[in-house]
Amino acid sequence: MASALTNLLQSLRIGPLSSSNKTSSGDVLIIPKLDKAKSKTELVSVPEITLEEVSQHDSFDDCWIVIYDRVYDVTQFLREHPGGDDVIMDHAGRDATIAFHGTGHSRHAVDQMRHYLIGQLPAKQCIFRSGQNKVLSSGIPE
Ligand code: HEM
Repeated sequence: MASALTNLLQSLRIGPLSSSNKTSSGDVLIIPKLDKAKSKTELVSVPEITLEEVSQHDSFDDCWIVIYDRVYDVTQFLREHPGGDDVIMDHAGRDATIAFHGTGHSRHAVDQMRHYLIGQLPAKQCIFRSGQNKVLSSGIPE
């Protein structure tokens, strides 16, 4: 069964999974990610990360935020964020979805987020997507 899964993932060009890709239940989340060089969407696997774990990364030198149920490590990016580092630091270690959405970010900004993606909330903590990663309302990035 494990080798069948590995074969499937390799055929999707996701590659072998390390233990850090697996949730405590052994599941792996596979979500679309934009390949800028090829300008197309491809599938990548990311681990589940809980809100509790995100909350441990709330400093200028170690800053994670949650947007639309996905977890982003913006430690490097916040120094170059066009809107300034302070607005991101206001949400360090927490959900920043409402602030991000309220700012009215461009399509370019939404595409840029994918570079900082490190994980996804477990299904029971998701409020914008179902457990199968299906968006629950319009306007949420793929
Ligand atoms: C990974 C997360 C984020 C990325 C990639 C990102 C990217 C960008 C980009 C590219 C811009 C330039 C304008 C645009 O293209 O829309 C921008 C502006 C801005 N962003 Fe973000 N942003 C992120 C998170 C946030 C968060 C959490 C906030 C919280 C309030 C925020 C607030 C702003 C503000 C206030 C501006 C300035 C808007 C203006 O001057 O018109 N951003 N961001």
